[in-house]
Amino acid sequence: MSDTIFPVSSFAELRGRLARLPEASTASAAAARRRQDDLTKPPGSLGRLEELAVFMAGWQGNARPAIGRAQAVVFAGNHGICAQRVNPFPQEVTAQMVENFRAGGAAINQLCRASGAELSVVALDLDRPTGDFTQGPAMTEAEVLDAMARGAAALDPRADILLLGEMGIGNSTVAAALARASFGGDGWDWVGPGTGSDPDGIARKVEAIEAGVALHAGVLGDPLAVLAAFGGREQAAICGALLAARARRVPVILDGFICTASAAVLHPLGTGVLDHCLVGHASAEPGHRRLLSAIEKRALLDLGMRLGEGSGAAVALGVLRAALEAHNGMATFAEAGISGA
Ligand SMILES: O=C(O)c1ccc[n+]([C@@H]2O[C@H](COP(=O)([O-])O)[C@@H](O)[C@H]2O)c1
Ligand SMILES: Cc1cc2nc[nH]c2cc1C
Repeated sequence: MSDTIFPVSSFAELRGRLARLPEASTASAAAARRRQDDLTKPPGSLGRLEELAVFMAGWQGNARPAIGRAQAVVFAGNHGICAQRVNPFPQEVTAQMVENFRAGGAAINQLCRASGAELSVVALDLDRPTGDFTQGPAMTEAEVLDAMARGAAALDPRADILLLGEMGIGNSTVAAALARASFGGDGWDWVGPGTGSDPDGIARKVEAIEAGVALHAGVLGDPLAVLAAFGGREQAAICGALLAARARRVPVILDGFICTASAAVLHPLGTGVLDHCLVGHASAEPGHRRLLSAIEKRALLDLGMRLGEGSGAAVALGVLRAALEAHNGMATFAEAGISGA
């Protein structure tokens, strides 16, 4: 079992490392489950908060899990697919928003402060957009591995939980293409307004996705090659970061449609590679629900948000903290002298 996954020099080497990933402790999860059943409440009455405490216990290998340090990372990238006019906002907004994150003026800055997460921002070669996937592969194997390694390097080794987010004008089309290539259906199943595309803009997204799928038909079924064909650097970095977290048994909170689609590329590898990941919220981007069912995950929150940046993950962190406060702070029936059923 490897403690570190990156750097790797080829997809073949990465595939080998992904075949053996650390698992949650079933003993700690079982001990946390027993504690939940002893706490002064009808069994099961805290619903998913109970499941969250048990999940955290398993990954932390501790029946009394805690979140000391929460890290949020926003990865930013630019995309050649913008040449197909799939984005209402101009591409320079990606770099401008990175400046806004650094200055503390974005939604994610406020939501991280509210939930007690430390924010890092990683801008990935914004002046060098990836290739237009209707014309050729978006990235080479080396570019994917480089972005993954930069994602992995962003993980703070002291973090008890990692929240992932992204910023990249045009990446709602990239995410829809990744979902289409990974889980089938047609382009219409996965597209939506993103930052506000009108019906013509949405139709251009579908056209671009179907052209890409026709061009890259040979890679469907090969998750890492799908990431190279359609993905962006921030999508690859999200994969790298969540794998680095897995190597350290650090649980992850994914954000909305784009972040989930980035991670979901790895799901068909079939090795439980996303078992340590929660999904913070169900985005209003329509493809998110289909995507969640494809990867067999249920989002924690459903607030009609469709921002990205890790915003839904940051709000969900508050729910996770509440779950652990209840788990660790409540009295048992015996401690409180309360009669059982
Ligand atoms: O992740 C989501 O649920 C989500 C839904 C809609 C929009 N976004 C954000 O909007 C940007 C992509 O939208 P677009 O229209 O430029 O493709 C990108 O910066 C994402 O963070 C994100
Ligand atoms: C202003 C703006 C902020 C964003 N945050 C994430 N994606 C975004 C897209 C735009 C356009």
